[in-house]
Amino acid sequence: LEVHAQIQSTSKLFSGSHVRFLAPPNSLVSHFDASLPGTLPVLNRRCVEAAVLTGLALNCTINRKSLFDRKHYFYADMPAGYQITQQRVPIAVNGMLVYSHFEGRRRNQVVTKSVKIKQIQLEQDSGKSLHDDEQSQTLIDLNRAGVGLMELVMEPEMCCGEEAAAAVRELQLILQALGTCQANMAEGQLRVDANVSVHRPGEPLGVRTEVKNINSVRHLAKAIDYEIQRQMEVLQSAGKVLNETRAFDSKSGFMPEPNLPPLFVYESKASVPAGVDPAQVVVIDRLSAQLPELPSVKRTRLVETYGILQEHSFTLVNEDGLMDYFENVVQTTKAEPRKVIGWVIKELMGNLNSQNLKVSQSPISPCALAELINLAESGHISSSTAKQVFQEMWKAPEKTVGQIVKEQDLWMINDKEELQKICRRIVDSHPEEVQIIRRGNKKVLNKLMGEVQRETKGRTDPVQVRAILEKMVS
Ligand SMILES: Nc1ncnc2c1ncn2[C@@H]1O[C@H](COP(=O)(O)OP(=O)(O)OP(=O)(O)O)[C@@H](O)[C@H]1O
Ligand SMILES: [Mg+2]
Ligand SMILES: [Mg+2]
Repeated sequence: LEVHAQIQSTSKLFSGSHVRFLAPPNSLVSHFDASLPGTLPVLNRRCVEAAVLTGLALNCTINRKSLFDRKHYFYADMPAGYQITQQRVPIAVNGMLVYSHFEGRRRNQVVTKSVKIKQIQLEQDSGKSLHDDEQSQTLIDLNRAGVGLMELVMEPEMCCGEEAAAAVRELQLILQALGTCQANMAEGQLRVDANVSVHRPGEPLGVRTEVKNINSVRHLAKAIDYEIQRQMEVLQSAGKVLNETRAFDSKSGFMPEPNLPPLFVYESKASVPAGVDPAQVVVIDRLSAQLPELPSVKRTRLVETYGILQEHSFTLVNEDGLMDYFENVVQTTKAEPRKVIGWVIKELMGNLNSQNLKVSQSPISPCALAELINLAESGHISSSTAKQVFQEMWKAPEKTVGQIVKEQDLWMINDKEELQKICRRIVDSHPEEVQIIRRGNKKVLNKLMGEVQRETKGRTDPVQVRAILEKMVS
């Protein structure tokens, strides 16, 4: 994969123009972005820092000295006729992305893999061509021209669409955790090109084709699998796969960028040369200290701290805000984290998904859920009642748990005498069943228990009820 990640920065890579999604066309264009003669690039330190942070998080070697090149091609959305990029010596090299996907019949077996990252290079984004079919003309919006990109180039090591999708999903989470890219594929902040080839075991890689402009992780997986299938069919019918990257030979289209000096980054404050202000340069030490908790570390911590299943740790980290929600409930309730996770994954996510809501839009707050779980844990309401109350809370978030339980008379019947009375009534009205049980068929006891549950609307503790019934029929 080649991944173009738009750097989250308020200004562009080589100019002071602002970066904003959905601004009016050509409202964020400096003279440099439009390539007016005599304008020069000035490197944005924030973009360099973003690339270094990303490189560190992906276990790359950060090159202390990197260089910029011009890649020449001619297209209306690239007014200079070349893109400034890093071809020969990029800012970061030799990294690794660790990702996981699910296998098995129930898709709950976590398989962890990794893919090497050949390099991360800084480069400029191009403008956008907008085709106006009505007037049959093409209009150019240069707002995006010059926005900083990190191009991540992976080694050809993945072998199916699902792996590629999982790797990109993990990369998205990492970039978002770092704050170096918002990584929304639908908005074009993360653009993935897939290079696909097929070969027989033991033989060298086949000729690759490049699938560009894929705008979602799901489409990526589909496009790759489709292309694998297509190439196999071509080869099996004795055809040849053509290299279909139609851009002209990129290798010959480069020259060093004469207007930018080599880019230096420094190991620590002490290694910054005399006369250079450390605040004005990129210092790796300082950035390492800023690295946030990465998704894989978060997942391990969740599994170790709370004893939850690994697959659940993935859900908690994948859904924006869900981990905080879960930890919040755990801290407010007396219940075991393993109990809480069930509520969060099944009830909360189930309801959110069916209504297409985000975690932040949940009508039930972590506090309210904790209260509900506490009532169930302390035996004030039964667990089946608790699920019912959850749905009521969802519909009427203005009511407290206590109000709902009271209004609908859902408190657990814990009074021994009352329970005895109810059981007695059921036993007396089911003489045939009692006979069968007495003859040794204990299974029929479940029917009586069901009757008690029905009569009390699930407000009894099955263990207690069973004990009472067993005594009565014995
Ligand atoms: N035979 C192959 N089969 C599949 N993938 C390949 C093969 N050879 C190279 N690749 C992958 O293709 C990608 C090539 O990207 P790279 O940026 O190096 O060059 P490019 O595609 O020629 O240039 P551009 O950046 O202009 O698209 C890398 O991710 C590399 O791992
Ligand atoms: Mg490339
Ligand atoms: Mg390419």
